[in-house]
Amino acid sequence: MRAIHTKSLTREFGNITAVKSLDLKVPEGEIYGFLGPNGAGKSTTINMLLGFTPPSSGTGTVLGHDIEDESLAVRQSIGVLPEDFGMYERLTARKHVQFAVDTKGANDDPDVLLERVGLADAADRKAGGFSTGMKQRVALAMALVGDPDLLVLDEPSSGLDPNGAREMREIIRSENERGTTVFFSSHIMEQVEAICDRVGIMRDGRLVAEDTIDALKDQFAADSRLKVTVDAVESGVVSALESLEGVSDVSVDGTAISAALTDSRRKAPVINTVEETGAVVTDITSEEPSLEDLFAAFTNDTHSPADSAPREQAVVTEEESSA
Ligand SMILES: Nc1ncnc2c1ncn2[C@@H]1O[C@H](COP(=O)(O)OP(=O)(O)OP(=O)(O)O)[C@@H](O)[C@H]1O
Repeated sequence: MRAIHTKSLTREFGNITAVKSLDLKVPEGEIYGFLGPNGAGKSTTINMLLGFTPPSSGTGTVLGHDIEDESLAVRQSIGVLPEDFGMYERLTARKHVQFAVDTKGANDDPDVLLERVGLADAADRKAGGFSTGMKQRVALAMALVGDPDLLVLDEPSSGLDPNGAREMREIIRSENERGTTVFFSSHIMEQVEAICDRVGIMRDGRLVAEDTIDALKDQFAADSRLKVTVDAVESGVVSALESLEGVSDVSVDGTAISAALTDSRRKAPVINTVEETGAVVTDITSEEPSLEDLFAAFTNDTHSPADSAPREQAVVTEEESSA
């Protein structure tokens, strides 16, 4: 069974289409990162999955329950960490979790859940004095009530410092190892790369890419940079390189010549052109696009992965070139 399955899920607000014909398939046991810039439609999708916002058209199931006809069953069988969770400043961490236990009609021991999120020592402390990371862990303990098979986390790392984000990742990973499917929305790519099996990237209400991060990197070959180090830079090399198709932004720093390439097939012509100037190539390195570049490529108008050719093997790898 799929934990989440939507077919042509669509939501319009007046003349704005927040989510357009979304087909989402999240298998059980997966950690799925739901990505996209502000306004891409992530929250609207989550609200439809939880039954808070009715779809304009299309269908969906969560853990086998229809999101429209069985939304109560959906909410009872999953754990949700909302983006904006309110804390009662005067209530202790334990009281917060107990409240969630009572609301859900479950019989969990709050102390066990607080232990699972690393807050056992703070069980008796009032939430008013908690850091953002601690508050988020209380909210996560509340989401874990009833031992849900699916956790839906809306921006679980917003407002966390790197340590807090790492702790949150470790908790998410250990919950996944217990068998829980995790669906989390984020615009922090590093967070996603560190723990997700697969990601879906939303843009303007559409799912524009869906795969493992490695596969997405393979799809997107634009703007990798090649650095060619030579014994001495000959004059005219910059203009010679810039006249090549798919090569731009050529710069020289000492004996290193660097160029942006639209795809890795441009590497050989660049190296040949440099050698034709009479220079002796002593080293070649290539820089792959960062995760942020990847995100921008799928969500900006200026880049489009569809325009890029598939990535090929590097002409010379770093190891080879330094051997
Ligand atoms: N209740 C609403 N009424 C009108 N428009 C809405 C409503 N909710 C969302 N929208 C619009 O739908 C689009 C998608 O918004 P949504 O909040 O789902 O995006 P998001 O990806 O979650 O963004 P963020 O990362 O900022 O939370 C936006 O253009 C937003 O303005």
